[in-house]
Amino acid sequence: MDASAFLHYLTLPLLWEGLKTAMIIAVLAFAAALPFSLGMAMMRMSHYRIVRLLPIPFIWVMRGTPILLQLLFWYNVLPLVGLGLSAFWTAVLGLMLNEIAFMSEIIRGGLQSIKKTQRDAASALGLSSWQIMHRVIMPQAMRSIAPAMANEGMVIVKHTSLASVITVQELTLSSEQVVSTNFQYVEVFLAAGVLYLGATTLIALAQNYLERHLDLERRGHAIAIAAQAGRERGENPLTGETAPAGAESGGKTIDTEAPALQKFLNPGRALANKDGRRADGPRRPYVVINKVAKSFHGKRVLRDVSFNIFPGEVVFLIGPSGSGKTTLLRTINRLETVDDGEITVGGQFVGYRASAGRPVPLRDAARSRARVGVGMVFQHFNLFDHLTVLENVIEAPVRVHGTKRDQARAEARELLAWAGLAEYENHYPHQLSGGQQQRIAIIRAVATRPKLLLFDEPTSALDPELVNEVLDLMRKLAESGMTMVVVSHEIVFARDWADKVVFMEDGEIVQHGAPEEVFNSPDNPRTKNFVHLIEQRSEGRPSKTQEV
Ligand SMILES: Nc1ncnc2c1ncn2[C@@H]1O[C@H](COP(=O)(O)OP(=O)(O)OP(=O)(O)O)[C@@H](O)[C@H]1O
Repeated sequence: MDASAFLHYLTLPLLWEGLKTAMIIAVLAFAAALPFSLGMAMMRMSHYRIVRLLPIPFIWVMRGTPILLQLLFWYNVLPLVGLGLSAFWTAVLGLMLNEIAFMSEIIRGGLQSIKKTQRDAASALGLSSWQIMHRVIMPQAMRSIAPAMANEGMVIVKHTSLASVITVQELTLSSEQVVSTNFQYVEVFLAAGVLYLGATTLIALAQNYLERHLDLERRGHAIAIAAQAGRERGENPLTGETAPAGAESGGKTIDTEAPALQKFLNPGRALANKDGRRADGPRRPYVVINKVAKSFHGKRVLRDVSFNIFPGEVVFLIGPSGSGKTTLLRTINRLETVDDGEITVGGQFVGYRASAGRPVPLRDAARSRARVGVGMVFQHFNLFDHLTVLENVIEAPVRVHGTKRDQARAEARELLAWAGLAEYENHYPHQLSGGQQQRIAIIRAVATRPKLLLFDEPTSALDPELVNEVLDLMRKLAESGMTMVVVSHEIVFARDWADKVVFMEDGEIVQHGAPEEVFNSPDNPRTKNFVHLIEQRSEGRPSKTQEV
């Protein structure tokens, strides 16, 4: 090989012009394909079957036929239907259509890889469908979408070489023209190859940067190092601030009963006073569950369930696995719809509108959920993995309730300090223990100032030694007067703090009443057996007389 000829062709303006054309085609085709790919991915995930099926023939044909053939097809057919595009624009169109088919499937796969529980948590916080997509699902899906999309970027650059068959003056055609005059195949094609390699290497570097940016492990590691340095200096190294007054390190719970906390923690008490719970006169229920029925795929899961919850009450739902406790809880904030019956919270439907007094489901229940003030805590915490603790806590106050970011951050810090979690505000969920994650999930729900808090087995995913720190926080909420519905078998906690225990079996309420009634003298043999079982399992849990 002639090295000086190679260097000559490597700097030949004709080849660089060809590369420039190739890159412009690639960038235009990629950028134009992106929004269509996103739209097609959404269609493929639609609730409506017809919408889901509609893009399939297009994807099938585009993925199943050679791109060369497609370019020739568009180049020859478009003029026949009156769309006489230039060769350049035909190449952009052809590559774009081909990429939409591949990229839409990549995006769909990425979006579907995000667990439904993330959507549930966001929805329970009151985020709208659009906010859930762009604040929760998309940023997390990007971690798997970004590398595959970078690959597609490289593929599209290489595919521009096929545009030479429709006479686009890009790099491959330019090299062929040079070769046809001097026959220096090796030097010319090697120079063209190096130019292509340079372009795709730039994309690989961009991919590398993006992946590093999206790598939570790496970000978490940086935070851990900074936090350690800060601890040594006795300050919060990321914000540069000293720890909030009264906050202790080591994650211990702090009893800072600052007046500012009362706005979060005594809604039940306020409701109770308003509704006369502690005053003389009749009590008015805050949550009314009336003849609720629910089936999944023809199987009855809830049958004619009715009971009331009064302001400031703590209600425990217990019962064997599959008895419908979680489903009932999820119908209260309309994460599940009911088939029959109705539920009101504070006299309002949640996720339904009243039509002639009857509830009609709203398409987007989020606003209604936020307006009525129903918060929820999940078994598996469901913190947003891509957000720090502080970002998790302020997400709903800022996005749903319109709180100014600075105010939301200040309030979140107060709550975190109250729960003894101040030093973790910049950590990511994966850097925390299960108990810490669950306490943050509780704080995240409390930050929206809920009037009713739902807990779905909040301690059952935790190691035994982490259960108490979560129960301790729940105890404080119960003491503050928060109205709470708790699905849990923490029987010691229930004995001490529940106002009412509801025992469910096979979708029905078998027995309900004060904890001592249900636990001490269960009149139903099934309740008796069940209580006996969970009592055995709960041995060793502390009671309220024991400090946690
Ligand atoms: N989305 C769903 N689709 C189909 N079936 C469901 C769905 N959700 C719950 N079920 C079924 O409904 C029944 C009640 O489930 P649910 O989770 O409410 O019970 P549970 O009492 O909370 O049980 P566990 O204590 O095991 O969580 C179960 O048979 C379950 O398989």
